[in-house]
Order: sequence, then C-alpha cells, then structure tokens
Amino acid sequence: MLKLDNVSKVYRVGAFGGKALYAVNNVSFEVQKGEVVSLIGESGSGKSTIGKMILRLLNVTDGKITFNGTDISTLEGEALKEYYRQVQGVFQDPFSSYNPIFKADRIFKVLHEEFFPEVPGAEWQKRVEHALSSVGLNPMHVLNKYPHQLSGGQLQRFLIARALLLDIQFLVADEIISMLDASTRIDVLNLLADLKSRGLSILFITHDLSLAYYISERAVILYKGYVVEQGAVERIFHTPLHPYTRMLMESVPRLDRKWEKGVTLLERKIEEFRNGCPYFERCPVAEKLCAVYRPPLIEVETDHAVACIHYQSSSEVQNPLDLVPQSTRPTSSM
Ligand SMILES: Nc1ncnc2c1ncn2[C@@H]1O[C@H](COP(=O)(O)OP(=O)(O)OP(=O)(O)O)[C@@H](O)[C@H]1O
Repeated sequence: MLKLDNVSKVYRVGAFGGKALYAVNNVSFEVQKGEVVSLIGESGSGKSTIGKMILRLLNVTDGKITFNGTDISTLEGEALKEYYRQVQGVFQDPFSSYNPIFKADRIFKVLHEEFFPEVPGAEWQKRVEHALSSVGLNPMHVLNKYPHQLSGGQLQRFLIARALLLDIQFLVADEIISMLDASTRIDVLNLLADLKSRGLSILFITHDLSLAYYISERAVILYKGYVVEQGAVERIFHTPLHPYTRMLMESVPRLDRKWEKGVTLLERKIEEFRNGCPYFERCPVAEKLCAVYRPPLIEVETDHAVACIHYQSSSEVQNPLDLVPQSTRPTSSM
C-alpha cells in the first residue's frame, strides 16, 4: 500500500543554509493494508520528518514514496486532493490543530466545503454524528463547543473522526497519545486497534517501545535518521538485536523490577568518528571499525533486520581503512 524506497531528507542549516543535515537517511519500509507499523526513535531521530513527507507537507530530497504504486511526488490538483481523501495525519498536540476563537467542530464544516460540497447539510450532519460516535464520543456532548471546553483526548478523537469522514485508508498517527492521560491513552489505543481491524493502515509514530508492542505488527527503529533495526514487533521486543534497541528496552519501566539502569552514555571521542555507524558515540559494544564503517541492514532471521557489524560475518564487512579485519558475533552478555 504505502512504500518508502531509499528515502532521504536533507535540511539546509547553518549560516545561509551552508550545511546539510540528513534528518532521514536512506530509509526503506512498507506498510500493507490493515497493518500498523510503528516508527520508533528518540527525539530528533527523523520520525516526524518521515510522517510529513508521507503527508506531502515536506518534499523528499532523495528516494521515492509510493501509495498503491503511484509516486506521491507526481500528484497534483485533483489527484493530490484524492490522495488526501485516502491519507491523513493526526499529530501530537491536539490543541495546535484548532483555532481557539472558533468552535472545535469547525474542522467538520471546512471538510464539508472543501471535499463534499455536493452533500446536503442535514446529510453531512448525520455523517459527522456517526463519525463522532464511532470514535466513542457522544455528539450531544461535544458539538458546539470551543477547544478549551474539550479535553485533549476528545480533541484528538475529533481529529480521528475528521479523518474517518474522508474514508481514509492510511493514517499517520504522530505521537498522538503522548499528551493524553493514562486512561484516555488506552481508549485512543483501542480505537486505533478497532480502526485497524476495519482495514485501516496506520503509521504509528512513537518514542515508546511498549506502546508500539501493544498496537503494531511491525516496527522500524530509527536513530539519527537511519534505520538500525526493523521487522516483526514480537521479534524486536523479545529479541532486540541492535545495541540502541536494547537500550530502548532497558528504558521501558517495568512494574516487576526496580528501575536501575538508564541511558548508557559513553565517553567516546567524536574525533574518532568518520562516517561510521550512527550509534558509534553511544554504543557500549562498539569496535574501532565502527567509527569508519557504516553497517547495512542485514536480515538475520525472517522479518527481522539489523544494521550492526556484530551481526555481519567478517567476510561481508568492507573495512574502508583496513583497520580491524575481524569482528565477532556478540555473546549473550552484550
Ligand atoms: N525545518 C527544519 N530545518 C532544519 N532542521 C530540521 C527541521 N525540522 C527538523 N529538523 C531537524 O531534523 C531532525 C529530525 O527532526 P524530526 O522532527 O523529524 O525528529 P523526531 O524524531 O520527530 O523528533 P520529536 O520526537 O522530538 O518530534 C532533527 O535533528 C531536527 O532538529
């Protein structure tokens, strides 16, 4: 359904845009119909940039995004409008999507005028009420109110209802539950699960591995714009391979044990680093070679790929400076 092929995004930064910042680097993955794929990574790893490129809010610098086989960068006019009927996004801060001087349900009026001007008002009202009910809201309680009179969870559901009115096939859900309280979180998560069971595909953007495990079938782990691990969420959750994914797993608080270990920060000299593994600075098991060698994603078992030198056989490793010829597979203590 939706496919990213070697997608990169470069921002021009610094004085007069003289420096290139690779926010997303050569990322490839696919989301099938009715599938939820989680895009996981810490702040600044490029998650939102990917979401915005899918929603055509940002152009792709390199590579291609296709939706049902069509390169989305070629869409214009009616074809682009049709794309937005099928692909929509909901973002982290629900309040920022509303203008506080207008009632919250204005988003439905705008949608009516823009996409469905031929539908009579009474019929549209019925559709709005139906969409609100299907996201668990009582139309009587939430219509005709200003944004400040509704909770974050209700506003978030409004946005999902808006997407449903378009009869979308693909939803980009960018950190949509991070601002909600625990009970509302679970409601919105269950709503997403329900939408999935009705055939909707979702790209679920999060920094929280446990949320991803709850909702998705597949996961893509991003670090500094690179995919470091991807595959079936069960495999990643139960057998995380990349040292970064392991660190994320250690950061998940668990009720059955005291939280002792946090983020591993190592004192590794950055001067040593020359276009090597993006995780080199922080990796507890990095070798000298990792400073200069960037490992490709290698499938180590069905539906589980990792980009780490420790999972490549030494013959596959192209040592750019002929520094260290051997690398060994990690032991269970890694
Ligand atoms: N318009 C921009 N111009 C320059 N750099 C940008 C721009 N937008 C994002 N970046 C940079 O691109 C990188 C990726 O940003 P992005 O917002 O995609 O990360 P993220 O993983 O979604 O983070 P968060 O979880 O904090 O939203 C960051 O280093 C960010 O500073």
